[in-house]
Amino acid sequence: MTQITDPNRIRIFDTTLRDGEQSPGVALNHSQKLEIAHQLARLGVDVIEAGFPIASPGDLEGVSRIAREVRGPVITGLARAARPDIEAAAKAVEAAEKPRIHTFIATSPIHMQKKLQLEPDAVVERAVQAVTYARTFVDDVEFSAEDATRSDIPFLIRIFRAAVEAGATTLNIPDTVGYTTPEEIRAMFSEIRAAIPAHIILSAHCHDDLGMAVANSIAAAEGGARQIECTINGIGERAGNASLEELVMAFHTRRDHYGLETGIRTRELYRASRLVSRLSGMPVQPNKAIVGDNAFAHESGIHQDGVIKARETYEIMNAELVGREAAVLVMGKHSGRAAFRKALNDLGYADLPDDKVQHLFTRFKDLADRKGQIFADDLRALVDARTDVPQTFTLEAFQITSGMNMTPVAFVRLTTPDGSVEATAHGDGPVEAAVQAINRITGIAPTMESYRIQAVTGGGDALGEVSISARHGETLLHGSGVATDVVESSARAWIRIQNMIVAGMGAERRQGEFAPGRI
Ligand SMILES: CC(=O)SCCNC(=O)CCNC(=O)[C@H](O)C(C)(C)COP(=O)(O)OP(=O)(O)OC[C@H]1O[C@@H](n2cnc3c(N)ncnc32)[C@H](O)[C@@H]1OP(=O)(O)O
Ligand SMILES: CC(C)C(=O)C(=O)O
Ligand SMILES: [Mn+2]
Repeated sequence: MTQITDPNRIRIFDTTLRDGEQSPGVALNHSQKLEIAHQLARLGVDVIEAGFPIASPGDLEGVSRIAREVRGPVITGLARAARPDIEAAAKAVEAAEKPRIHTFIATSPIHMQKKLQLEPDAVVERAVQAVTYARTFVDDVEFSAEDATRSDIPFLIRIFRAAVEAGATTLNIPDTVGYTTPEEIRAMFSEIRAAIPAHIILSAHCHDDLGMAVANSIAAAEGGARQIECTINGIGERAGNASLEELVMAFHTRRDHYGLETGIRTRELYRASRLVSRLSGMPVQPNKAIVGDNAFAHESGIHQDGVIKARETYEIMNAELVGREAAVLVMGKHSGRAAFRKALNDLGYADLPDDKVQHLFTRFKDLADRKGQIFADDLRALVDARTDVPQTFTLEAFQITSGMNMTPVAFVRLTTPDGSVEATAHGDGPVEAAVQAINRITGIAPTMESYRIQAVTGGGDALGEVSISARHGETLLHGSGVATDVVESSARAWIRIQNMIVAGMGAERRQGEFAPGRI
């Protein structure tokens, strides 16, 4: 049973598999739930709410498997204040190392009158019966007053005291509809904390309807909550629940301020986030704190310069601390010279003289204006590019035949020093077929190392830019081509590479890999 031993320890109650699964459109099967539960155990959560066993036989079995197979955290299942629900929850968690039953009933006037259609006295009686019955199965019983933040505090204190007398060990005060504010919930917890025996853990369960779930949960902790209910990536009913990773990192990063700690192994956070996103099918927004793609990326020159000089200028946490790779400098039109120089160094161009870098930087800004994000291949192409590539071969015409269940065939005609030459070749795809046909004409067959395609303009007639890196012996070459037809863009990029080879151009192979600005 969870008990207060360290007064500054916040227990993390993860409800990704119960409230999180209530996200519209999310349904996890048993093995997916089990995989997530194992990751939650690695993460070090204190409690896993594994499901709502009465909801379906499948949910009961899902909770049972987790109870049987996952060791470490308390395993709980949700139950309404009703005997069949409690029996299902008891059955589901019976094999757990540390089983808990979580039972609830609504306490706000609107829920009691309109939904339950019960008088307050009857609600208290149901709560007492539920907790008493749950205690016949397990020693650890959590009682929640649904819609607590729209309930009368004296009534909450009354039902909570009754629940404690019936055997509840944790009392949860949910902000079911995401309505409260930090000031309000802090005061509410303080008042209830003072009215409830000190050994009983108070829990907060906040929803994000007004975007305040994390702030409200932290305020609840300031008011005395020592368990917080939350989900990975903040998924959950409607706008979701408080996000576990945000809460944990707020307590960790600002431990100077809050003086509270969790038992979470923060380096497992990113892995948990990716897993839940993949299995739930709910993408994480790029600017999401802690786990979003951009959470540790810097694009603007002033920030990049600061971070290169001293990471702490613009970072309050290390990416590694949450299990991510080191922060990245994203190259784009807002980048400055410091980041540009660093990206070139990382790619193996440390020996370029300052005046050359300055010249390249001007061209980089032009390119960034047109393309947005600039990748390693673009930078390589920028450095290695020659505008004076002799046009030994030029594209005259091409035709592709491709379709489902047939091998793509390319016909290509090039102008060469010997006049027009044609060739036909097949390949695994239309681009490969075109490349093979070009190779036949030129008699040169470099190895393609990377191929990237990007829309340069929008709309149905968007120009597609293809950038290709290829190796010819020890020489690395970069070619790009632009056309509305991506096979044509590819053919143009490939012919440019061929022309560079004929002219003896290209860079000696460099070491640096694609990680511009990893710091
Ligand atoms: C705030 C929360 O997140 S609460 C959890 C919400 N999660 C879910 O509801 C997911 C799983 N739910 C389900 O699968 C189903 O709703 C079930 C199995 C629980 C119930 O299904 P049904 O028996 O068909 O009932 P239905 O869902 O239509 O209505 C809910 C009933 O529970 C009652 N009820 C709601 N909360 C409680 C409670 N805490 N204790 C007792 N009864 C409750 C309602 O008043 C209603 O009763 P009524 O049918 O007598 O009017
Ligand atoms: C069942 C309870 C804890 C709940 O999810 C809520 O009130 O939001
Ligand atoms: Mn909830």
